[in-house]
Amino acid sequence: MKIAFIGGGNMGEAILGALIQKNICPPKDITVSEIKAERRTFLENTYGIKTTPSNPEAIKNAEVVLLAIKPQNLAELSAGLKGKLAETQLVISIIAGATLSKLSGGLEHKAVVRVMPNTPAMIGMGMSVWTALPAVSPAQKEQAKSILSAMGKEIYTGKETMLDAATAISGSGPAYFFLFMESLEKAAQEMGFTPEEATVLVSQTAAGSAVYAEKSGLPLAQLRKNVTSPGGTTAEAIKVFEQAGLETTVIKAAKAAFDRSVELGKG
Ligand SMILES: NC(=O)C1=CN([C@@H]2O[C@H](COP(=O)(O)OP(=O)(O)OC[C@H]3O[C@@H](n4cnc5c(N)ncnc54)[C@H](O)[C@@H]3O)[C@@H](O)[C@H]2O)C=CC1
Ligand SMILES: O=C(O)[C@@H]1CCC=N1
Repeated sequence: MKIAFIGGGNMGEAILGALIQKNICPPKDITVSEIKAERRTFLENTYGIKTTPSNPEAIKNAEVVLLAIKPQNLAELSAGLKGKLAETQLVISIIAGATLSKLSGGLEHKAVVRVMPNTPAMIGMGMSVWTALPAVSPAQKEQAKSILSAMGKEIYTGKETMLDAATAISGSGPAYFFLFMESLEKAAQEMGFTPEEATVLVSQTAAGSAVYAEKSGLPLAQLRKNVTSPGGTTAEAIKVFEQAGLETTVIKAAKAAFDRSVELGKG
């Protein structure tokens, strides 16, 4: 599969790294268009791929064109690529808030897939939710699925509004967990652990809890109850979280992210 990346930043690098590592695509079939010269040099030296500063150059001969630039650069990118894509080329966009209609209209192209990935894709533990325009063929959907599977798990949805929901849960979600972990690290340090020790304690507890939750197959509430001895320490902490309205706050925060995603989609 010949693939062109437009934008070789954090996410672009995570995806191309996963494609190479999982043998979905050899480095020789990957071209990255990137405006920053130092990023081009870095990507060439690290992954052995081709790079170019020109978007029209990058998409030549590509079966898949993956858009991994920031939302504010989309108008400029669309203007440069408008009408230049062949009907058979599949466009996959990971740009937050860029709707199928905005992408399709801006590029004058019908075969478009829209994805909301997340940053754990950097280590093959990503979560992607995606949707496609009707012009995307079953074979192209398989291509999209194989690219996204290289980064972790993927879920297809026929409803584009679910992309806003996915943005609020899995797209932004890693930041919520990091925020919670930062707070727990601060608590650990206040209790006398060194910063290094606090990081190990919190990271191992977070990773262990996530993997245990998945592997045990038990409901989260049951797993929580198993830790919470009656009259014990956990119960005291959970009482404080409940009094502070943790659940309401988390739902409110996710809804704020959802609303912002909808708003970005209209802009
Ligand atoms: N970071 C995250 O958690 C997530 C990000 N996204 C989306 O992924 C996209 C990329 O995000 P990052 O990789 O974090 O951004 P980034 O800023 O690291 O990478 C974007 C790259 O595109 C390059 N670029 C800008 N304009 C260009 C153009 N016209 N032609 C070629 N290259 C150009 C920039 O020099 C930069 O290296 C964004 O649209 C974001 O909404 C989606 C899900 C999660
Ligand atoms: O914060 C953002 O807008 C992007 C979308 C999901 C994660 N980062």
